[in-house]
Amino acid sequence: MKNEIKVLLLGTGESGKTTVVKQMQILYKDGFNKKTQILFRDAIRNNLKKFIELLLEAVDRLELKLKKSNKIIAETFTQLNSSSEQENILSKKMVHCIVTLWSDPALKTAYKNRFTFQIPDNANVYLDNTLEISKHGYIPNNQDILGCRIPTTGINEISFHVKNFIWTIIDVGGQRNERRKWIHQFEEVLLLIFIVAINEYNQRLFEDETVNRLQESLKLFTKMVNNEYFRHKNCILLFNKMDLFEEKISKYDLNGCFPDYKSGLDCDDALLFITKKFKKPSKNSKRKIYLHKSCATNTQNIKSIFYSVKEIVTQEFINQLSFL
Ligand SMILES: Nc1nc2c(ncn2[C@@H]2O[C@H](COP(=O)(O)OP(=O)(O)OP(=O)(O)O)[C@@H](O)[C@H]2O)c(=O)[nH]1
Ligand SMILES: [Mg+2]
Repeated sequence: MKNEIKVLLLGTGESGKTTVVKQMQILYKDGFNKKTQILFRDAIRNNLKKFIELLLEAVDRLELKLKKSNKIIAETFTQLNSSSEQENILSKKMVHCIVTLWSDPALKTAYKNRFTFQIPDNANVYLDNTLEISKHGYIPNNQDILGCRIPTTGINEISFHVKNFIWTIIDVGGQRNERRKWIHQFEEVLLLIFIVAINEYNQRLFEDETVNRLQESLKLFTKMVNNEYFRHKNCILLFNKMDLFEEKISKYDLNGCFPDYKSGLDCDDALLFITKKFKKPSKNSKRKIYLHKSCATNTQNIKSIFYSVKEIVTQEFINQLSFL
């Protein structure tokens, strides 16, 4: 008997799939080795420059005004950023530019309006810690790594033992051009976990800025949940980025994404509405869709969700065997 349980993570780009896999690495393997830490350290440092570049572009687009004294700093930043400054190393001059620009009210206003352009939601956490990150001996901790985004291309797998089972979790790239690779993974999957970043209801797709992110996610879920490979299988639906959703929902109306939503800035009503939208597309009324709300960057939260997923899946595995 082969005791392998295959789980496939699906969802649009930036929904949190790889973050869940990183949590598995922390919870069920031995965390991140030195090589991985260095890879993320470099990504985090490069991201700092990228974030300032994106914010300066947004300042221009939104017609915001930098402080007079910071105009020259912005020019220096742009020069350094486009020059042959060694990648992955932040020079003193560069750090000064990043820290000064990030404290400029125009960049802060641009960041508040980040739903109008493409920048990760947690860019502020890294920008606030520029001095620490630029230090010679800086090694990112688990939380730094969980928060750092590197879009997935291709397919990644992680396998680990829990009791008598080998779990293999398959992580795919969620952006549109990655999705044609998904089909090769569908066979032998016992469980589909579909991840939705529900805070993205007022954001546009990275790949196509005319498309609302949550609408895209709902469309993709509808397609996957009725796919011939999965339509008879139970499925876990993760409403992820709950922390960001709770923060946002009191300020931005869900009505902008779903015009038939009329309950205003209420977290519970909005959540219930989104839940109904996602429960509706499944054409098989017998199969179960288990819904969990998650914050994938929170290790304890993912640990407890995985605990209940384990119960469901192990039972399904046993049921399947009894049919053999
Ligand atoms: N605040 C917060 N950030 C999250 C949460 N889940 C994921 N993130 C962040 O969201 C970003 C995107 O997460 P990823 O795990 O890379 O998303 P993905 O689904 O693998 O994206 P692709 O590889 O492009 O398909 C990362 O910076 C994560 O740290 C969450 O629940 N809360
Ligand atoms: Mg990924």
